[in-house]
Amino acid sequence: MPRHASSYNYEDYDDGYDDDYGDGYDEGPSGYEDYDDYTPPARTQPAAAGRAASNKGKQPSVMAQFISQPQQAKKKKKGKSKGDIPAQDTAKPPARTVEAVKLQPSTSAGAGASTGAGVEATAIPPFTFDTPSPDDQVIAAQSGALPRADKRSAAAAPAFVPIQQKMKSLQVAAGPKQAEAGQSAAACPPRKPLEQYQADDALVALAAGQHDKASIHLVVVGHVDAGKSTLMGRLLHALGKVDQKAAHKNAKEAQAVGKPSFAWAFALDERPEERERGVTVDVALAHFDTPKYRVTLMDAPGHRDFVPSMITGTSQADVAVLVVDASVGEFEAGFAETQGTAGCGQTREHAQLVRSLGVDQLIVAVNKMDMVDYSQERFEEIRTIMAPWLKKLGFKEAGVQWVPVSGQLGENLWAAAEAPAFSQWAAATGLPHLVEAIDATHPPPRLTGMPLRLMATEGTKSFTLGQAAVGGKVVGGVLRAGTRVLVAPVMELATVKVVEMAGAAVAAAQAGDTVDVGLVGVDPLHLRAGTVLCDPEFPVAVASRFEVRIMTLDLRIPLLRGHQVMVHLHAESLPGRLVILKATLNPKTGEVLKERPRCVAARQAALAVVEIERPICCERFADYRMLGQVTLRDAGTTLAVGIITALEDV
Ligand SMILES: Nc1nc2c(ncn2[C@@H]2O[C@H](COP(=O)(O)OP(=O)(O)OP(=O)(O)O)[C@@H](O)[C@H]2O)c(=O)[nH]1
Repeated sequence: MPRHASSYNYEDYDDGYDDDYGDGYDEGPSGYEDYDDYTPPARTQPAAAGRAASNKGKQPSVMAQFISQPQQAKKKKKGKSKGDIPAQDTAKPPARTVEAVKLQPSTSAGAGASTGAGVEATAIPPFTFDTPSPDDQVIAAQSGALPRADKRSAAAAPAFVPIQQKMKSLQVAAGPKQAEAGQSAAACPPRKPLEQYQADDALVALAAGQHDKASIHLVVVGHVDAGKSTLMGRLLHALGKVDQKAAHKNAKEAQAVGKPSFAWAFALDERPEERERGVTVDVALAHFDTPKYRVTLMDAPGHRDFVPSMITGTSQADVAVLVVDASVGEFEAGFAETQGTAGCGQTREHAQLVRSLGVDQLIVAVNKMDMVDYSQERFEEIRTIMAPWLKKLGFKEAGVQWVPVSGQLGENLWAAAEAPAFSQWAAATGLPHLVEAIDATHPPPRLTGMPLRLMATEGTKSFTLGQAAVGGKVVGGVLRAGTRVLVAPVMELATVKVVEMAGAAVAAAQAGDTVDVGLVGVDPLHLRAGTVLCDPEFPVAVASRFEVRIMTLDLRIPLLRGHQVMVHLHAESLPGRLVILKATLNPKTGEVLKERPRCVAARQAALAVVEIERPICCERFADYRMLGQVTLRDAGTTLAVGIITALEDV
């Protein structure tokens, strides 16, 4: 339901939290009311959210997370084939208009060794990274980046200039030509209250008319080697998004690096280091159609070192597919509360993060059913273990679907299971196949009636987009060629030259769409992951201090005032610290338990003020969900998740 700020009723917002965040995390049967019983993830190892860029026709950029690239499928396939080497395949449902988009990340990742269970192998060798990861480097740099919270260093802390002050002194160009020429004409307007915004109904209708189907954003998460990329690579091929030639090329390359079982995964894992190691390093993006939806797929990395990338992908998602490995020992490893000194399995951590980032629709894909002879008992065992635990995390029973599959063999993905041992019971239980499960989800309300917010995940360029362009998700409002936008946080005015979806120009785009936007009048160097394009009269907030309502996870040591953390907020990750602990709260009611506490313990709710090293684009969660979710991490461990409740220097 598109909402205007003035009519926005946050308590009605079905983000899965039964009530306003201010009243605590869930109070219904699906909420966090059992939070005390919940055993959240323990510490994980230092993280690396490395990204490297390589993409045809697009410019790699250091901060970019995603680079989308259209790839036209050549022809429809006939006949269904299963196995390691892709053969003639019939998509069921039938192949549709095809444009697969591959997304490649843009800064290079930490080194690591390959791992993975092949089709034949059941044991997954431990993953070892033997060089410092990018996160390690960030963490190392972070120690010197911000002063400690004692009085001496606080006095020495660099003063942040409020962005409003900067904006007042900013002169921005009145038009693209003037801007190109570096001439400035008008002062940046003040931030008007969102309630005053009047949507352009004609433009909203035009943007809505661009779609023959509703769009949905799907993130695929789960423990390392659970089979996420294989599952999605197999599905994309079946749906005609990966053509036969590309599939054969992937099979050959997988053979060449000694990992034939990764042939399907190579459809999404395109970077050389991902292929060498058999491990997804960053989020891969693709598009496909189901009978009901136009799906934007984000394949997230499973390895604990890449959780920040997973967070970036999940922060844009409407629905999550949690892939668990049914193999004996592997499910247990992914679901483990502790894995030696390495923290919990990523089945746990990912499910917790998905829920905490506001995604309340989950498809649990119990994968590698072929490894357990398609045993119904094994499937039910996993469901029995996980269902109550997911409920404690806050997933409502109706919001969780269960799908037994074999990604490698294409069983129960786009058509009912065919293997005799599988089809016997799968049909009787009435469980959906994966595509049916996707179609049974519901797109969340889109903020088309709100002022424009386009959350960029990359700065890019191409022949059609021009030199200055961004790729990202529209999280509020509508835009089209000719729309004047303010580029934040640099606060430069620009004009939209072209809007593309999946590589094709469109007349307009709306909240919920993933787009590439070519701009005129802005320095391409100012376009990067974390940039937000917004309505010049109703600009996005830009702040370096905000009040957050947090819920801590499983902490080894309590969070203290001054605690240094990595702050993850949409596509931004940067060092910050907890400058004030305002209160600990009752997680169910939001009632203040203690004002100005000295620390916040594990699994506690609290109100805190977070300060980051430079101002970034952000919003209150109540206004724009995707620009108001915060994850606090330290040394590769997620410490707390939260939402922005107030912006201090706006
Ligand atoms: N037998 C069998 N093997 C599978 C299946 N799905 C995936 N695999 C194998 O599991 C291994 C890991 O697969 P990936 O798709 O790379 O796993 P992933 O979850 O994407 O891995 P990360 O993204 O690195 O966490 C590969 O050897 C796959 O062939 C399946 O359904 N059956």
